[in-house]
Amino acid sequence: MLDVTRYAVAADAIVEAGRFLYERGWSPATSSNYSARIDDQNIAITVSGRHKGELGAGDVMVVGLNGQSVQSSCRSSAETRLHTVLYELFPEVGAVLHTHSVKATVLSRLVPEGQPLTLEGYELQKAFSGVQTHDSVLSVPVFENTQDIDALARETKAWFEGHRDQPGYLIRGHGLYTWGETMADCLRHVEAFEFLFECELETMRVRP
Ligand SMILES: CSCCC(=O)C(=O)COP(=O)(O)O
Ligand SMILES: [Zn+2]
Repeated sequence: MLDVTRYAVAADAIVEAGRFLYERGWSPATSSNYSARIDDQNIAITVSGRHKGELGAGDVMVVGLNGQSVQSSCRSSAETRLHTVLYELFPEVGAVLHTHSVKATVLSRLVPEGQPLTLEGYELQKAFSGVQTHDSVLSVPVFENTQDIDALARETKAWFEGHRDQPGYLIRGHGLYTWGETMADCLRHVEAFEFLFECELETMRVRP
């Protein structure tokens, strides 16, 4: 039985996250999708195609971890399976955010195929849960973009089964996925990634 209060808390967190991310320009033109865990079987997730700066309760729906809608005739995000694999893999994850910022998009196109984006030596890496020092290496995988979301979901699942301690990934020319135990953790991760992406792009500009 779905707990309505837990759904309402999750939906509120998603609506608030949408305002924050849209205002910063990280979720333009109806792009992006957000989710929050309700319980061990269900998540709240954005309805496909909605404006992320103007979300209301009707723009958030429930899906099971199998990706199937629960009591809604709306279509959940086209990228729902990219969210559910993360909740399946990581029971401690409480929120997943996917954004489409200019910096994530541009940087993802500059990383050579088959290589990760390597972030190291930045004090701000400590904004990621579990990171204690700038003297650490964060290897962010870059997956090739595709319209076959089920295939990408299988690919990301296989990758993160073997690389469990990572806070996010990029999809080339598309955007960022990041997650956290709470929505606040997850939002902090988006901000940290955006700061680090800007640093990387600025470094490439001054030291090509
Ligand atoms: C207009 S952006 C193209 C789709 C996309 O990448 C995205 O993040 C939004 O898809 P959704 O189905 O969740 O609205
Ligand atoms: Zn997207």
